[in-house]
Amino acid sequence: MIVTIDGVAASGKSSVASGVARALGVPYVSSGLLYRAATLLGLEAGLRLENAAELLAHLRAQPLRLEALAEGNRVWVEERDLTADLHSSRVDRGVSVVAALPEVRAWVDGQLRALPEPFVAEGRDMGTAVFPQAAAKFYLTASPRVRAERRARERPEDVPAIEAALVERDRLDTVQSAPAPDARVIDTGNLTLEGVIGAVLAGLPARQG
Ligand SMILES: Nc1ncnc2c1ncn2[C@@H]1O[C@H](COP(=O)(O)OP(=O)(O)O)[C@@H](O)[C@H]1O
Ligand SMILES: Nc1ccn([C@@H]2O[C@H](COP(=O)(O)OP(=O)(O)O)[C@@H](O)[C@H]2O)c(=O)n1
Repeated sequence: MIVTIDGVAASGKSSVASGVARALGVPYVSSGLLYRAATLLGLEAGLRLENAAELLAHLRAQPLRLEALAEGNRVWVEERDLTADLHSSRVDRGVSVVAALPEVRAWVDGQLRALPEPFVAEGRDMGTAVFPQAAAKFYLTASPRVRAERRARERPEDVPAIEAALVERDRLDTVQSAPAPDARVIDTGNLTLEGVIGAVLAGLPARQG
């Protein structure tokens, strides 16, 4: 069984996916971390992020490994754990450019489709482009202010700066961020994290494999 959890930036996707996956006893995978890792490696190598050919050659030369831990995914390049560096403002600013490249999207999608079921997948297009056959699909939203206030607890920047950056990233991500027509939309604004996890679990079909 595949469960997809898509949504706008900082809507709670990874926290909810982790909670749902733990409740089901299955792994979850964060597609955004692969886009973030591609961005970080491109920035560190001094590449122009819009140059797909250069970036793909660089990514193929140092294969990434996504470790789908239930408590939080990690991304490795050989012995180096990139995870702590993936949520910087520098990566936030560059990631939408990288995610707009069809070649990079195909590179991410290939890695995700190779994963053995069952799992929970979170991102923007898990229920549309990548796993249209998923057994259950969810789409998380919340106002920009609510999302910025939540993220401000994890970042050094202030709420207005974070909110502006989130709104801009939503705009750049519009193409791949449409909810699947068969997704259940959950506004997380007035819900606790546990409340959202409960709503997703309640929306699952009768337990399959
Ligand atoms: N319903 C909620 N209520 C309160 N805080 C939440 C809720 N959902 C997520 N959070 C918090 O908001 C922040 C962003 O959530 P995260 O799971 O990283 O979102 P995303 O993966 O969509 O970027 C985290 O600090 C998380 O704990
Ligand atoms: N399935 C996905 C997941 C992420 N992304 C891109 O990757 C970026 C980072 O995704 P993320 O899920 O880690 O971001 P947050 O919502 O956690 O801030 C997004 O802003 C998109 O540009 C995407 O295009 N498609």
